[in-house]
Amino acid sequence: MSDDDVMLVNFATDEGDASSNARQNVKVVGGKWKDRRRLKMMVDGEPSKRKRLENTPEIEREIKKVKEAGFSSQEFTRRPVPKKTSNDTSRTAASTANSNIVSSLFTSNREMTTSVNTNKHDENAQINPSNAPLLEDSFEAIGVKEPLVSHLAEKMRIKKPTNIQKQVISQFCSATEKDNDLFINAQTGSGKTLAFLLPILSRILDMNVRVDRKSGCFALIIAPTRELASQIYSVASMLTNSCHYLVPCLLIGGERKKSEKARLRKGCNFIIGTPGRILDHLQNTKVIKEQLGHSLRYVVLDEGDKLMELGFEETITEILQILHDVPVDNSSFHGLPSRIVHVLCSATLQGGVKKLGNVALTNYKLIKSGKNADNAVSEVPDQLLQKIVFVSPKLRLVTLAGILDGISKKSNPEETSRTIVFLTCSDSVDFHYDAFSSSNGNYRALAGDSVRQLTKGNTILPSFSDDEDPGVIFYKLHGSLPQPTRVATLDHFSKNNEFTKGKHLIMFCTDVASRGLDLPHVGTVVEMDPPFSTEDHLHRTGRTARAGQKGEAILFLFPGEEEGYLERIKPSHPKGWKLVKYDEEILKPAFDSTNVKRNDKESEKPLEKTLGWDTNATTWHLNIERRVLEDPNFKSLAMKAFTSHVRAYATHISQEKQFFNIKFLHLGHLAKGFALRERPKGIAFQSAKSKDDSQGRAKKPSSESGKNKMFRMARMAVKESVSEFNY
Ligand SMILES: Nc1ncnc2c1ncn2[C@@H]1O[C@H](COP(=O)(O)OP(=O)(O)OP(=O)(O)O)[C@@H](O)[C@H]1O
Repeated sequence: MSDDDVMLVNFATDEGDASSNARQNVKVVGGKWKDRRRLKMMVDGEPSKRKRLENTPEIEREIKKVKEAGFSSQEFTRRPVPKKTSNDTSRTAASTANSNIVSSLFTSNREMTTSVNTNKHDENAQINPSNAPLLEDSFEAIGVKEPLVSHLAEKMRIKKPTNIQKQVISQFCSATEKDNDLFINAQTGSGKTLAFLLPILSRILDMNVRVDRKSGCFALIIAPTRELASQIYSVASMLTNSCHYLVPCLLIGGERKKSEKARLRKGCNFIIGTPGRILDHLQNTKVIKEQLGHSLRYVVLDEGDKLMELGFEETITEILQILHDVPVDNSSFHGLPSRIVHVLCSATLQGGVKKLGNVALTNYKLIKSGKNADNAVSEVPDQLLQKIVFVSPKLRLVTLAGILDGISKKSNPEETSRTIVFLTCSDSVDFHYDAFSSSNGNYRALAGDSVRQLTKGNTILPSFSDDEDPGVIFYKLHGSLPQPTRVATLDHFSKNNEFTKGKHLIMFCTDVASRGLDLPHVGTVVEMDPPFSTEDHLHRTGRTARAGQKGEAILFLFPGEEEGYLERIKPSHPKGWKLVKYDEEILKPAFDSTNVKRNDKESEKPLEKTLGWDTNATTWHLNIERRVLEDPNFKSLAMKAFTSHVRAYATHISQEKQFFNIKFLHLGHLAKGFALRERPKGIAFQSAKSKDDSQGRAKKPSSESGKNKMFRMARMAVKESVSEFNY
């Protein structure tokens, strides 16, 4: 085993006297046999023949804390100082200086280097929301027709246009001889959906021709995810409730094609869908071409940059080719444009969008809103409070627990609080969802087991008490879930009703929920894993602080190279950010006031005094680690989550490899962040091995080089992340 083998003391706690039993149950894994033997002797209390390694005062303090928490076997180990290799950048002076305690939560972590906040958020500044409705304007004044105006006000409680709506609708509503293509570039949550739907509907209603679903499809709207397409479809359905003779239709993957064909045959005036399914129908459902032939006048590409980034470019080009092959029939619908008008929507104006502009837009008009001081669109709403937490890999899980605990303490019986936790892959979503929702089994599965309400006796978060329902519901959402489960989960999370009122709804999800999704009043977005690109970061944080509402976003970054990412996102945060100390501002408030109960037999012994927050945090983490040791299903979730996380980490875009690079990661510490104690290599091998075992195939040791293996893992992760947006 190589030098970076982490030698661990896996202790199983048992009845009776913890110390002697713990000693008997101590199992030393990893490392070199000599070290294992020496450590075993140490733990068994036999004096080593060799010169005993002296414990530094810090180690003595750590040992005392772990003993205080009732763990008599030593929580951490010592190992020989790793041979310094030339390119060994993953260890800092701290880890070598502390004679290498490697499995304790609070030691051997890399120190953060950012002490000065170069982009400090001014907490006293009076900030007006930059994506709020404009009080001095009205939809009527900018050209929206009845019955839409009263429908917006009475049924959707939308009375005043936002900036981008004012600009687009006034430009788009009036029939002009030259209907330009349009590129709508505005902040997240600024109302881009209505900005393109309202003028199209107004132009249709304004025609002096009576239309109905048989009149044909006037607008084709394409979105990168099923959830976003479904959301646009529901907004279009709400709007057409004011004019029932107009009908929208939804074409997305995961739904039955047969029922979609039937709906198309009946006729619809708006087709909303995902690229793959739309192209499939264009190529195989004859009726859709007839539908589009003489009536199509608008093609809208929502979240245009994502459509380019996920390799949809080819599909989009094929769709446009088919549409452009059908000549526009100008003999009817004179009130509509005489050509197909292309509209591109995005909060981020990046290369991908420009590329799409070349593919889809010709001499387009760019309409921006939310300009900041130097007239650039600040993609992030001004009222969004961005927080940054530098937290070591080992401390990820317990720090997230501290954040969620802080949120769950803010109880307002009249309000429903919503939090979204973004992770990079579906396996990691499954693991974190299970780690937080199914502790000691006290939960009630609500929708296809991707929604779990915690019940009395669930004490996963330190502020929970044994004698009342925690008032928290956990959700998970990712592209690998069956479509009905995805729909049911999102529906449950979005609903404001008696059941969710006064509760804290916390959703673990992948980037499938980062784009365009308009979920009501999300108060906090936590980016536990860094985004794959700056645009993704902006869209993730854009799930909160929408339409003038307040909101906060918390970004986890590892100390070290990842700190450099701040310079990269600084231009997107002209209002600055707040650096949050994970220990003093997150863990201490969460773990200081009550002792964390252990989830093993030991817990029957009440502790006399309140232990320190770091000891309680250690106990909390050991509880999760013990579940991994004792529950094979949970261990499998943790192992798959870790392996997929490492694969996904390897796929950061090349411009960001200087911050997010696998060679800077301490994989042993990262494994601890997934409550795993076995060394990462072992895990990767083991998960592959267990997979082969399950398929009865003996896996030949691969001669694949480390570099090729990493590239292979990265390719797998990219494939998986694209499948997230399976369309
Ligand atoms: N004029 C308005 N007044 C009040 N609320 C509005 C208005 N326009 C839109 N909204 C609401 O604002 C929220 C965000 O709208 P929408 O999803 O269209 O934003 P967006 O710009 O598309 O965001 P993203 O960039 O994330 O896709 C929705 O809940 C919508 O109902």
